[in-house]
Amino acid sequence: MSFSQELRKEADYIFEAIYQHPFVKGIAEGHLEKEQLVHYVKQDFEYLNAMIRTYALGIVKCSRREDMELFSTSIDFILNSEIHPHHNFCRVAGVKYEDLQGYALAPTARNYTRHMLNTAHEGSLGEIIAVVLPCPWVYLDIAARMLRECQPEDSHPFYEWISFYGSQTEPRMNLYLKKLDEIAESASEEEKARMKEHFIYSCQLEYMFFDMAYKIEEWPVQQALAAK
Ligand SMILES: Cc1ncc(CN)c(N)n1
Repeated sequence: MSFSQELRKEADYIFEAIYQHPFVKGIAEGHLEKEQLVHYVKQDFEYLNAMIRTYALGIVKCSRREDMELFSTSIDFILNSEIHPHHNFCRVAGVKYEDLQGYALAPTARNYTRHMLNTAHEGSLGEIIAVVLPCPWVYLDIAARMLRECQPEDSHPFYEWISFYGSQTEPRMNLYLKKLDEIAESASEEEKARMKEHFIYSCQLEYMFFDMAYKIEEWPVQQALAAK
């Protein structure tokens, strides 16, 4: 079994829990509250900004052009394609996308973005690939499963979200998997353990991110409004 297959197998219980999460079920069934969608998009917009920075730090650690290109196409994908699923959520919520940008991170989103950025600053190329992989892998996996199991019609409120992620072709992800396996072949046991740990944390944080949106998570202590 390849290193990437090993990681995926170890994280299978988290992938399954994510698919069963009520926010994800809400996407599949077409029922989510406006506030949940708004919170998700506000947080995800900032999360994807951090993702772009993480990919950029990945480029810094590459020595080969084709590896640089891989990170660069991921940045391009976020900037130019991944706005579509956000627009889908905004349309259903009846809000303007521009009004959901520039918000402070909620605890879970902050935790996830710091996890990625810390790894990108301190880790090796293999560790960076391991920390970013759950981001495309989880969405591709759950959306492809929704397409198979729910077969949504184009009248489904989240048809665009499901078909966007569910029909992503896998070549880019396969290139990341191939690169990770190549790195793992000559990596020390310690480095492989770090790669595994980053991957599992990111999978857990993918679950927590949906949970954050579902529960509209905020910082527990808020400043009291000044009395008039
Ligand atoms: C938190 C999160 N994880 C993954 C994805 C899909 N790239 C996303 N948009 N947001």
